[in-house]
Amino acid sequence: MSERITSWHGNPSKPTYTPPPGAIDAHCHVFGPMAEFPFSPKAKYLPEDAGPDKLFALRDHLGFSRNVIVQASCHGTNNAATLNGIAVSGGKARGVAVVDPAISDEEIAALHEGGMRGIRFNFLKRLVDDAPKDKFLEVAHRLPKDWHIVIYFEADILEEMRPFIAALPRLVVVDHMGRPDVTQGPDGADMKAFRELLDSRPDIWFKPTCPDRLDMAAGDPWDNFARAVAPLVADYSDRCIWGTDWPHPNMEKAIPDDGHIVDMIPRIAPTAELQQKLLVTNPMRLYWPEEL
Ligand SMILES: O=C(O)c1cc(C(=O)O)oc(=O)c1
Repeated sequence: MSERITSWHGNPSKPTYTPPPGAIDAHCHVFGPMAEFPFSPKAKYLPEDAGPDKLFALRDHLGFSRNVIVQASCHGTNNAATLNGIAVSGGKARGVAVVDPAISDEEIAALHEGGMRGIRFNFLKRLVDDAPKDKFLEVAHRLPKDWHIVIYFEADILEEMRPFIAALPRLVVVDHMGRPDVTQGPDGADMKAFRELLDSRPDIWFKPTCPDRLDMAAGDPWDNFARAVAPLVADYSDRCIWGTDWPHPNMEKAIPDDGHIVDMIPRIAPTAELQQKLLVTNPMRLYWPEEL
C-alpha cells in the first residue's frame, strides 16, 4: 500500500439547513498529518492528510459548534492524532479512542485528561485484523463510569453480536446503526433486527449517519436512507447522535458533498425538537455532561 487516497470533497456546498446553536458533529475523524502522526503499520487504507485545521474549517462552513473526533482505524491504537485534534480545538472537541485492550488504568486516565469520553470497538474485517470480544469486555469493565462504548459492525453479524453487546458494562453507541440495508425500507428485516437490539436495553444509542455509505447505489440525495431512518430517529429520539463522518474513510469512489450530508438532517429529524436532541442535547449528555 503506497498510494495515498483522498476521500473527501474539496469544495463542499453550503447546506440549505442551518443547525441549531451549539450543534455537535459527533462523528468525524482526523487523518494525520502523517509527518507528525504516522499511520499504523496495520492500516487498511493510506489517506492524504486531513488534520484538525481542515476539520474545524468544515465545522464552521457547515454551521456546527463542536466536534467529537472518533479515532480512525488507519491510526490503529495510537491516539496521538485524535488527542492532538482535541488539544488544538480550544475546548470545542472531545473524542473516542481505540485502545489496545492491555492498556493500563493510568493510560486510560491520561486519555480522559486529553478529552476522550469513550472507546470504540471495530468489528469490520476490512478495517481491522481482529476483534477479541473477551479482551474488549475486560477493558470495558475498567473504563471510567461515565464513558461509553462505540461499536461498529455490519448488519450480517448483528445476531452473533447480541450476547457481547448485552454484556457491555457501559452505555453503548452503535456506529451508523450497524449498517442496515436501507433499501429494505423502515420495516425491512435489518431495521426490525436493529429495533430489537435497541429494545433489549434502554442504554443502547445509535448514530443515524452515513447516507452516502448506506445508500451508495441510489446515491445523493439518498432517498432510501431518509425513508428508512426517519422513523427510527422519531421513535428513539433520546438515544441518537449525529455526525458528518468527514473525511469519509474509504469513500474515494463516491465522495459525498458535506453540504448535502447536512441537508439530510431535517429529512430524518423534521422538527426543531428532534433536531435539538439529535445535534445538541443528546451528544452534550455523552461528551460535555458537566455543562448541562
Ligand atoms: O466504513 C468505513 O470504512 C469506516 C471506516 C472508519 C475508520 O477507518 O475508522 O470509520 C468509519 O466510521 C467508517
